[in-house]
Amino acid sequence: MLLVTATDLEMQALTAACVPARLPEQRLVCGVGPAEAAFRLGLFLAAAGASGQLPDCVLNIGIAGAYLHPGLPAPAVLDCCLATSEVLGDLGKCQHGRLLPLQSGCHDFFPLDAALGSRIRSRLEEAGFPVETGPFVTVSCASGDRDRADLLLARYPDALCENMEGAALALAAAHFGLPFAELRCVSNVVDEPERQHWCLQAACARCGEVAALLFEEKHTWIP
Ligand SMILES: O=C(O)c1cccc(C(=O)CC[C@H]2O[C@@H](n3cnc4c(=O)[nH]cnc43)[C@H](O)[C@@H]2O)c1
Repeated sequence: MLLVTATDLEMQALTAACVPARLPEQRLVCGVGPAEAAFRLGLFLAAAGASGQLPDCVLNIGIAGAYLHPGLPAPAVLDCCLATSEVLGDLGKCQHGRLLPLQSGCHDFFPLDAALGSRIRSRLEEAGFPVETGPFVTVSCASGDRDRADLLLARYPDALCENMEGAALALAAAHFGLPFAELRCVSNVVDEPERQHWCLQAACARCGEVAALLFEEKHTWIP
């Protein structure tokens, strides 16, 4: 298994919370945003494949922003969410206050590996750790106000949370035929514009708790 985070902060939280020998040996900090994430994971997997060390799957753990659905329950800050699918959410055209797909089409939607996802979910639930499951959206431009969040929600009404790397990592993993799973702990509500109001440290620490549960014993849940 290859463990991927976007930032050093997230990776440090995972390594601090886990017994080092139990963490996957292959680890990558892919950088923030879809371009860096796809490029760095692609490069890593190409090099790993060339040296006969292609991992059997890729797991991304990190922080995310929760979408608020008017009148419906939504993930709260520090909740843990597991992706069922990923989409490059702002790839398309923005016109007349709507986010529209390109007429020519593009590879923007990625159903994630259901078997790997369900093993992760079972492992966490068996440890008494609640997980919310649903579609995630990856953006190049983080939603900083209600209008931007509404634009994305109008196109992805079932979306649980927003991040900046997941779909790009799913794309790169799919290119190498690898199952991909993504777990994110909520650091903020998406329309909170001020990053100083995000629960960054606490959400990273929650990512560490999740990783400690996943990598607690011999990884029997890993394919
Ligand atoms: O410097 C800023 O003003 C700033 C504003 C918004 C986001 C950032 C980041 O550096 C995001 C980094 C990281 O966090 C993930 N994340 C967490 N919450 C959200 C969100 O609400 N929307 C999008 N991404 C989010 C993301 O995956 C990045 O890796 C800086």
